[in-house]
Amino acid sequence: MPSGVSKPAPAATTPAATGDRPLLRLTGISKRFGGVQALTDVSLDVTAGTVRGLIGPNGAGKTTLFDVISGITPATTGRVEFAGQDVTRQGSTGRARLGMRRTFQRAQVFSWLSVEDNVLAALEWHGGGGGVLADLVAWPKRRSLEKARRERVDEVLEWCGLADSRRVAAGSLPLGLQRLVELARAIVDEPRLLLLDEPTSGLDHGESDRFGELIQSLRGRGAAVLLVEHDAGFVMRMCDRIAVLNLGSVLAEGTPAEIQADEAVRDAYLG
Ligand SMILES: Nc1ncnc2c1ncn2[C@@H]1O[C@H](COP(=O)(O)OP(=O)(O)OP(=O)(O)O)[C@@H](O)[C@H]1O
Repeated sequence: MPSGVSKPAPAATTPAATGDRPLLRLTGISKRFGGVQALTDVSLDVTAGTVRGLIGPNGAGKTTLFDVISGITPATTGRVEFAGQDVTRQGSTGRARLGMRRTFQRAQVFSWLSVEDNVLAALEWHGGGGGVLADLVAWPKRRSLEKARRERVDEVLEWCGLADSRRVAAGSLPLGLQRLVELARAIVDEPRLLLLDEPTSGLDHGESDRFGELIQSLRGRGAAVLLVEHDAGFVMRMCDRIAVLNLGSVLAEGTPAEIQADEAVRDAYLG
């Protein structure tokens, strides 16, 4: 058991409940790049407190769907609802403000900043603003806010097993730890939905296991996780439900056992 992982997840705010409605709902998403039809009529729900896998062969449309969900690229047609709102026309910043976070196939950290400052910067993105005058007026409040932020960063670093690396430049860390820094940045303000793009690629077994424990812990706290992953074993272990994309369409959807037993999936993907 890696250090920190068995501890209770640090508390900030509990992700808001969305009643019976799924946290994320995609309806009839299609995406065309010139002559390439990358996605065709994809509909998918993701519920709070669950881990949903998204698998499929190379070129199936997984990254494009992540881009559409996170607001990096607009869908050609279809609707994206998140946290009870229609966000189809919102960009990635608006969706992030509603509690959506994403990690990338190539871990994205500020390589020249320390691990601690990487996580602090992610937290400050949500607070602050208003310029020098606002800072002066709100100075006493800001000092206590700053203290609370530091404490929160400490908790998350501990929880991710990064406390010993806190003063190290993030870019000098091995890939497995950089992925944890990226995860710490994504979870520091308790996102409602975490989109993880191939989080275990390049990690060894121990690092993958650690990542898996963190994912399950987030799920236990009510966050939803959408996971694109080529490691089929990891997906089967992690996910409550799995959607299989093939040639831009949903080929199958179900529990890991149902997906494993599905002949069309075996033919198209699992081999
Ligand atoms: N910006 C783009 N312009 C043109 N075609 C694109 C663009 N982005 C993706 N595509 C095409 O859309 C299809 C889906 O690609 P996508 O990267 O989403 O698949 P993927 O399932 O993530 O693949 P991989 O597992 O290899 O990452 C592919 O045919 C790809 O070539």
